Amino acid sequence: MTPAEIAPKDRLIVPLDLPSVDAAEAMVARLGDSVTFYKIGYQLAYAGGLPLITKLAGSGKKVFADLKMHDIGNTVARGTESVARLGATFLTVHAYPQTMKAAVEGRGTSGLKILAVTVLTSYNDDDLHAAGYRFGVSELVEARAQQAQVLGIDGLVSSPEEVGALRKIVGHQMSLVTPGIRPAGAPTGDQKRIMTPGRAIAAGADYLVVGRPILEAADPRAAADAIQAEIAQALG
Ligand SMILES: O=c1ccn([C@@H]2O[C@H](COP(=O)(O)O)[C@@H](O)[C@H]2O)c(=O)[nH]1
Repeated sequence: MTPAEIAPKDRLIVPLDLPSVDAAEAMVARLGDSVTFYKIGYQLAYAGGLPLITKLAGSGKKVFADLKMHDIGNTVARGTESVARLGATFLTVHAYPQTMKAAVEGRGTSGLKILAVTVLTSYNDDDLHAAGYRFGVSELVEARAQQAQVLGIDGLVSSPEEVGALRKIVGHQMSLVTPGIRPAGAPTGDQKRIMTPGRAIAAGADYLVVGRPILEAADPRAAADAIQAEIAQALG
């Protein structure tokens, strides 16, 4: 699917960052048809949430398995094979060459799309230097995007701040998925590289991941609807 073919409503991905499957299912019911795409990450996956991938996919929702794999190649490849059987649309791995190569091998012809996490949106240049990297964020994101493209990765996770530069590198062959989204005035929390939904779409992001501004809202459905409206407006 080319970016232009993605329906505006399917561009919002809501992470089910909740403590139990019951809480996640209650949130999905509350959001109703406002949200078509969900993400399952560490909190819910480690609380028995992996079968929910299959259940949500069976009910017509798309599901992003945000498991951020990083291990020796054989383990990543075999783990990816297992995730492919769950029915997820996307799976994340960290953007290390061995890891990306193994995930591409593991997904085989399953249809599972592999996204490489370039640099976490909670990191800035100082955080990278503290972790021992000699590159700043933009250099490292761009270098990893080039490696991901060569290795046959399907998409990239980055902050919306890097989307313009990434499009120039990868064109429209790869999906650009951006967490670090905050509606104007929303608390940033631990995110350091952020943008509003409208600006992220205008910058060229294909998918926006928006968690706490929806999950912690007094009315999550109204919060999701407002973000959907901002996305639609930015798409024109
Ligand atoms: O670089 C990354 C990669 C993944 N995430 C995930 O996205 C959501 C963001 O949640 P918010 O509540 O909107 O901050 C969360 O599940 C992260 O694990 C990311 O934020 N940055």
